[in-house]
Amino acid sequence: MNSARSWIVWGVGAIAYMVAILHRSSLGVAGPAAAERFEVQATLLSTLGAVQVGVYAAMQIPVGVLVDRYGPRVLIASGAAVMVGGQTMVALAEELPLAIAGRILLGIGDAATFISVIRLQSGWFRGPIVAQMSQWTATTGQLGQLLSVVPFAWLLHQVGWTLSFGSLAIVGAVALVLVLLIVFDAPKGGAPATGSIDVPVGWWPRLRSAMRQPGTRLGFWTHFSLLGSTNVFLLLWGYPMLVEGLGYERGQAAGLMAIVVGTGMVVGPIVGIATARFPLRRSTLVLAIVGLVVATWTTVLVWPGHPPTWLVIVLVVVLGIAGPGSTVGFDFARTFNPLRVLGSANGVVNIGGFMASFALMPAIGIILDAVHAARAAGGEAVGVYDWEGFRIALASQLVVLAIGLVMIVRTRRITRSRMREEGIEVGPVWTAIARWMRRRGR
Ligand SMILES: NCCCC[C@H](N)C(=O)NCC(=O)O
Repeated sequence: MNSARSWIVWGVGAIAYMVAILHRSSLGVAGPAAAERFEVQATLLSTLGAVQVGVYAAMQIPVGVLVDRYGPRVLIASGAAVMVGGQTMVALAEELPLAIAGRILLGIGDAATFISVIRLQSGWFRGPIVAQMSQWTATTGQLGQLLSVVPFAWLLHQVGWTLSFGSLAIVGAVALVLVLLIVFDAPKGGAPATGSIDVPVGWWPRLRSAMRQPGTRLGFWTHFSLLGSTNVFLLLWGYPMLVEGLGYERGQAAGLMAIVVGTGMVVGPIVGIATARFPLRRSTLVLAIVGLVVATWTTVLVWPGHPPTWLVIVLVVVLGIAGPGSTVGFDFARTFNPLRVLGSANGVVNIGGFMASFALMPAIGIILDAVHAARAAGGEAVGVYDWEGFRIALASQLVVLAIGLVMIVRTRRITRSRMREEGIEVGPVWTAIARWMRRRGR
């Protein structure tokens, strides 16, 4: 446990996740190229992004249950193999249906990766470091996002669709080989935390036990509230919003998207340390970040005319902070569930953000097309990706954020009352701050 080998095994798992994110986010910078290649409008283009995210969300329960049954190695390797197939199909697709089929496979493979790597951590690490590992995994994975925003976007521009997406398939195959060679569920002689240990307990009781736990539901709503906006921005609508809605150069837009990722990579470890140090204040941190996202999007959307660049930078920084905020959801799952149902609990949490993204991605496309059609009918000569269209379409995120906020407050109340029954009283945050200051003053 916590040995050099633990770090190597985890590192390869994290690389597999990084490559999964590279596959996932490649479409985000290829939006205009996809629209041109498949000759589709905003609504259909959003289908291409949403399909993968929807499949990802739908696969979380089965994958969570399978991780508890077969362990992370099998799931990470199978996921990587399925993604190689999916990306090859996308690379070769001349028509939308084949590209959609490829994105479905990418969604299935991707779905198996993150929660398996999170589960892998508990096989190789013990002690306080475990509380921070999910943030380290998420942070490493974000490199995949950076790779898609900078080198992949460049490659796509240079060599075109087939060769650039084909290269991603080759990168995926390399990751698969690494996983097969290096990733194992736990050190020899370590506790068999998956598989045979709970054969007598079926998948349904395991899943039900995870879902009944209010801490799992708090994790779900945390993930739901904080991942949706960041995913929608990074995976599909951020690039067209910046380039076509606000008139930034492609390179500038890539830079702004890289700020989202870079911020997440800096803030992730800080959030990890904070949640490990103050576990009883995790939900307060989550609520503060949700408030920040709501306030920032509202300001951007009501700003008269185009929002100024400083405000766009604030937006991308806040979206970067929201990513690590969503990862706190897995820490709720970890601390409120026994190890034998952790895969299922993580699966439940991970549905949240992807369900929100799945709802928002097509909703934004549909609203953009509807606004454009209405304005064209009124005689205005504007493009689909005009800022005024985006202003209305992106406001749909506020509905999702409002639902998330209400549900976090509700599930936190239930979780805390359950903790009170177990003798753990969580007082208001200001009393804790006052106590902490008194102690420091002494
Ligand atoms: N772009 C922000 C990503 C943050 C990681 C996130 N908390 C998460 O849930 N990741 C799951 C995944 O599969 O990426």
